[in-house]
Amino acid sequence: MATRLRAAGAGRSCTVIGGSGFLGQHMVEQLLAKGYSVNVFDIHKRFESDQVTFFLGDLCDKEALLPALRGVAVVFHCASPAPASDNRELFYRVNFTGTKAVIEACREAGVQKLVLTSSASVVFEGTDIKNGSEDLPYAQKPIDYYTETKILQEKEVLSANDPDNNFFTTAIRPHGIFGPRDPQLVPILVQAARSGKMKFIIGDGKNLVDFTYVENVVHGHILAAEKLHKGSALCGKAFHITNDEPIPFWTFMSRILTGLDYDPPKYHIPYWLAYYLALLLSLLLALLRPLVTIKATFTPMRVALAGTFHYYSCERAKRAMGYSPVVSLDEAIARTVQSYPGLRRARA
Ligand SMILES: NC(=O)C1=CN([C@@H]2O[C@H](COP(=O)(O)OP(=O)(O)OC[C@H]3O[C@@H](n4cnc5c(N)ncnc54)[C@H](O)[C@@H]3O)[C@@H](O)[C@H]2O)C=CC1
Ligand SMILES: CC(C)CCC[C@@H](C)[C@H]1CC[C@H]2C3=C(CC[C@]12C)[C@@]1(C)CCC(=O)[C@@H](C)[C@@H]1CC3
Repeated sequence: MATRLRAAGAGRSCTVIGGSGFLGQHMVEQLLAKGYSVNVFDIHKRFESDQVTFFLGDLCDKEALLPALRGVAVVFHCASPAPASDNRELFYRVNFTGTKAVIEACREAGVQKLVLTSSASVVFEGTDIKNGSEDLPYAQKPIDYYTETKILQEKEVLSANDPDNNFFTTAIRPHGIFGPRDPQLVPILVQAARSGKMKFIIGDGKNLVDFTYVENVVHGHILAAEKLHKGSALCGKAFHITNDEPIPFWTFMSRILTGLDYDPPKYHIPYWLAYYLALLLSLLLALLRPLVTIKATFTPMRVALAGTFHYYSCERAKRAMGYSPVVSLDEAIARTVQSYPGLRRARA
């Protein structure tokens, strides 16, 4: 590994924590393409590559992290339990306690830069956000455990910024990441369509939302790593990274569905009715949990995301790091639909 690190040059050596995941794999691919030497630290190994050094372990274990961080200049921390896990203890352990271990391990290993994948949802409380800036306060009442712990995680990382000791941190807040190999947006949407649950548009269908193509998210992270240094505007700050093309939620869903030969939803259900039905269902499933575990398609969080405006300004990222999306929304949707032949509706 030391040879590879030297070959890439000290400044272009990195470790991607969560590198086996959807965003992580795209991050690894683009970092390699840019000449970085790349380590991956993850609790799972989900791909093979002779260009990457894998370290398998739990990020909550600082001692397990250290070998993967020694000698690298940049750490990208994009690990998290899946939002659908809905496991408060797991979210707290990995996203809060685990992130403190990541920070300690970075400091001990002499890592200079830590780029966290946070989430635009850290300011979302289920009510409309239109062109929200990073100055919005953290959600006082996060809608779910995932968001609750993403807030704690981001606060820990940004407050760890310590330029006097050459340790610089920043957080990237994407929203609605989609693209090839996404495990949670397109597959869940298609599953809902296949089970006949995608006949209704929640609300009037005019609510604008940010969906961000995965390659744009990676681009934002790498830009952040390259612009993060002593005295830069990124130190200790969070940045929205989006496609900069907010789109009606149900227009996006319909374009993915029709792109895969499924019928788009066409009837409307009032937002408040859908939300309270989802809330009632979530309470019922919580009562049944000791007996049976049932995953709801329409959770309160998903209904809130489907029925409200929530799009964010990425002006701060444009100014501080010269960010602009590298793949347009139209091109991104086309590439995504093309990448899922197995999810296409079987023709009769
Ligand atoms: N998917 C989305 O729409 C959005 C995702 N994000 C954030 O982006 C990041 C990546 O998300 P995805 O790629 O969608 O998730 P993912 O579930 O595909 O990948 C997460 C990776 O983290 C790893 N991981 C989880 N717990 C771990 C532990 N204890 N130790 C080591 N590795 C562990 C998993 O094995 C997985 O490979 C997450 O931090 C998520 O909060 C932010 C905004 C939107
Ligand atoms: C109503 C339908 C059943 C919705 C089907 C698609 C949903 C599964 C996705 C639509 C918006 C997505 C989204 C996320 C997860 C998958 C969706 C709900 C996140 C909650 C993932 C983690 C984050 O950090 C948030 C910013 C994402 C918001 C959008």
